[in-house]
Amino acid sequence: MDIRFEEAEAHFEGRTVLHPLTLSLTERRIGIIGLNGSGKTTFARMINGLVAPYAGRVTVNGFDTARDGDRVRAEAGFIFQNPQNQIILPILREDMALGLKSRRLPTREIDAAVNGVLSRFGIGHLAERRAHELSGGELQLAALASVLVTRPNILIMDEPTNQLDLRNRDLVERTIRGLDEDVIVISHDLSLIADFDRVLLFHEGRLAADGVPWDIIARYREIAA
Ligand SMILES: Nc1ncnc2c1ncn2[C@@H]1O[C@H](COP(=O)(O)OP(=O)(O)OP(=O)(O)O)[C@@H](O)[C@H]1O
Repeated sequence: MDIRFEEAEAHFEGRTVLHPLTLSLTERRIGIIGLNGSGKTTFARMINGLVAPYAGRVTVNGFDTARDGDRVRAEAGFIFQNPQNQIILPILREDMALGLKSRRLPTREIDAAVNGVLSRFGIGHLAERRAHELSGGELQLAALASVLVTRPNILIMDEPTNQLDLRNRDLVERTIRGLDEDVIVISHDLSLIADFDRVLLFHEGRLAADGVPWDIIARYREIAA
């Protein structure tokens, strides 16, 4: 991945939520940690253009999030904190096909892509199920599948193991570890990001620390104490 923030900042209702930030992200697996309200989600949403910079610039693989939003969102798929809000159509297979239909792909190609992702995650048995009937872990995998079928190069996940029991948390963690795509994961589950390439710590709307997991997690514990 090649993500660049150039003096990028975010404001909500006249308040600075992310102070001007300049950094470049090129690693395969990046974790984002910090206290509630520290600006993690805002930072992640700026990466795929869901939050536009109030000032400065954000680019993703060379595309400017403020000018090439559609292209940026094709590069970087976002999996929201509440996966139930992400699945739009009742049946998982239909939901997975939705994004590809809007790209006007032929039905045969859409079916092949959907089946490919379902089998990759071993969740073919969920294809015809109603999303609102799925368990938390199944729903998280379904949301991941619905985004992955559109073939983004980068996956941004906002607290993917939030609200999951231990078994589902293990399942989702293993799935994330096995992904070929580059990942950016916001998590309060520190074990999930403990072996990542780089971790960013946000505090009060600023990047407070940036480095290898063990070091940054230790800094986070100091801040939280
Ligand atoms: N749409 C919005 N309108 C107004 N304020 C917002 C909006 N989104 C976020 N904020 C504010 O911006 C600040 C940072 O929020 P953000 O969601 O980025 O934090 P976070 O670190 O992801 O928190 P959490 O761990 O609780 O999810 C908070 O004070 C929040 O209230």
